[in-house]
Amino acid sequence: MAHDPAPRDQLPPTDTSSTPDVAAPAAPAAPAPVLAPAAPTVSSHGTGTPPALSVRGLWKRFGEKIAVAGIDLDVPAGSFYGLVGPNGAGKTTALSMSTGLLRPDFGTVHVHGQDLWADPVAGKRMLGILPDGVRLFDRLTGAQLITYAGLLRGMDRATVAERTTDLLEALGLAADADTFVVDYSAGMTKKIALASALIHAPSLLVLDEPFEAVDPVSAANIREILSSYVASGGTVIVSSHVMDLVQRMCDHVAVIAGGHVLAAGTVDEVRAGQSLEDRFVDLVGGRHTTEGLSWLRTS
Ligand SMILES: Nc1ncnc2c1ncn2[C@@H]1O[C@H](COP(=O)(O)OP(=O)(O)OP(=O)(O)O)[C@@H](O)[C@H]1O
Repeated sequence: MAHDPAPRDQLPPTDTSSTPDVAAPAAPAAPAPVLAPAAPTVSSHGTGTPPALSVRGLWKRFGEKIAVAGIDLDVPAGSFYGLVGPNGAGKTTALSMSTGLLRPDFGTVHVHGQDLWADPVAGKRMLGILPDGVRLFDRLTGAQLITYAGLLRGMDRATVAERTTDLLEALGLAADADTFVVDYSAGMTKKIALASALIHAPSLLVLDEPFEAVDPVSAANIREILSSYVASGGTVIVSSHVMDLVQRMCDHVAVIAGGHVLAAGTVDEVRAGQSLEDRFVDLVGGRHTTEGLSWLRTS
């Protein structure tokens, strides 16, 4: 069970006890204009801003395998939230259920206070999603694919054209705008999928391993885009295996293993004075020696 404290900018002025030392991602000098998130369509119920994402009792079983075993999680609005866990922990399954892609066996999902599974269309309007192993319409060019995503979201053509140009530029894909996506490299494919998730400026971005296969310069560009996005009021959830990246980039983190949340809160709360990587290994365990692979030695 994990209930996050209010994000720093929502804490009462007298309460600095859970204020993390980690600096909020700095807004770049000139934030990309396309990336200001739209205001959520669901308002507060009068008791303060609801979390951008709130899940309760989320559960999913595949045959004998319990992939997600009753996860509770609150992602504060305006936070940059990292989701970490070992392979097979249940991150993708949890994110898929949290974004309307996979129906939970049990549990509820609220996006900015809106019950996602009760009204998926309303909930999904507020979401931008980069799913794991996404299948794209790869016989479209990069520019066509982003345009398609924008039109599918009901945006007008002029705005879609403007934002498509901005996104291709920001993600370093302008020179390949007219290349078919099927001919893109893995990293380029990831970036064009990210652009398609950003085009409608959602208030909540959920990105499953957005940096996988992406080169360092592109990764830095993406980090800057996402930080700027959070600075202007959006909420970002990223899953990643790169602890150092999560520690530097995110202000909140949840550690998931075996379908359970082992720890969640601000990055400083979770890492408790250690590096996030050391804390992760402490929480998750599972370090193996290589003694059993003695046959692998060549001499
Ligand atoms: N469609 C499916 N059918 C059967 N089992 C599944 C299915 N999807 C996931 N699983 C199982 O559920 C568990 C959690 O998988 P999931 O993909 O959510 O983990 P993950 O934390 O995202 O892992 P990774 O970091 O390796 O991507 C794994 O044991 C996986 O084999």
